[in-house]
Amino acid sequence: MRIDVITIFPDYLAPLREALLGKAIERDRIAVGVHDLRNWTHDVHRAVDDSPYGGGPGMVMKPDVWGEALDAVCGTAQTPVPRLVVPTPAGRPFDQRTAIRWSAEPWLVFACGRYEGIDQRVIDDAATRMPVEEVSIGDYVLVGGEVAALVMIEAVARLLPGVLGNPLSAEQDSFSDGLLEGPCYTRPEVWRGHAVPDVLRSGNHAAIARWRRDQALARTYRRRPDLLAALPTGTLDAADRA
Ligand SMILES: COc1ccc2nc(C(=O)O)sc2c1
Repeated sequence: MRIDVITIFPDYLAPLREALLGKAIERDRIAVGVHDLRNWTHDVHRAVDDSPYGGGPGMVMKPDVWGEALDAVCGTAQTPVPRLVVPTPAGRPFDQRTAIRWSAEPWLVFACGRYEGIDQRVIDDAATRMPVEEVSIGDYVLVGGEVAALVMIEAVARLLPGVLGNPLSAEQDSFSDGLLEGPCYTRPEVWRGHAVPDVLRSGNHAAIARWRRDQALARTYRRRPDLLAALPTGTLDAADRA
């Protein structure tokens, strides 16, 4: 997979080069390009924003600068065509299903806005040439799209072959089966008077699997009943309901 990010704060994306993601990039599992939007300005002030039509607070990012940047990064007529992701508080919610869907894409381009956002004509124009998704990572508002892009890139990249040390991790983590993950424990057996649940030290793999499933169901019921309601029919078996 190739991932490109366009931003006025390239250093915000430095964490992509760290840890597992950084190793995946070094091993060419993922190709990452970070591009400074100001490279496509032509004025002495390298302006990327201007006052909003219709008035109101803040500034809007200029269509001409973004248009040139997207033409340069995404190409104007070439295959493969990237999927353009625009982080915005007004976007559809990003979730694990979206991460899984995007992990099958050959090329993602993230357009990170700042200020009040990017002139809508940039998104509308791009949509004539490539798939575009306006996406939010949650019901809160950040200062720009960079942190949202980091979140989404990590959620997608960890699903790619060779990125996680143990591929089973991605299959067994929260949301992979529609439920929240249950609690996890490691040595020592007793820590500050808190003991590891006996079943996890029993060696009885069936009992351990049952306990973990019950913990995941209970945690999901308490913290995210909406996820339980959204489970496909038949997901919960008789043992789950007991
Ligand atoms: C102007 O660019 C922004 C501003 C806030 C913001 N908040 C997001 C979110 O997903 O919460 S994405 C995003 C992009």
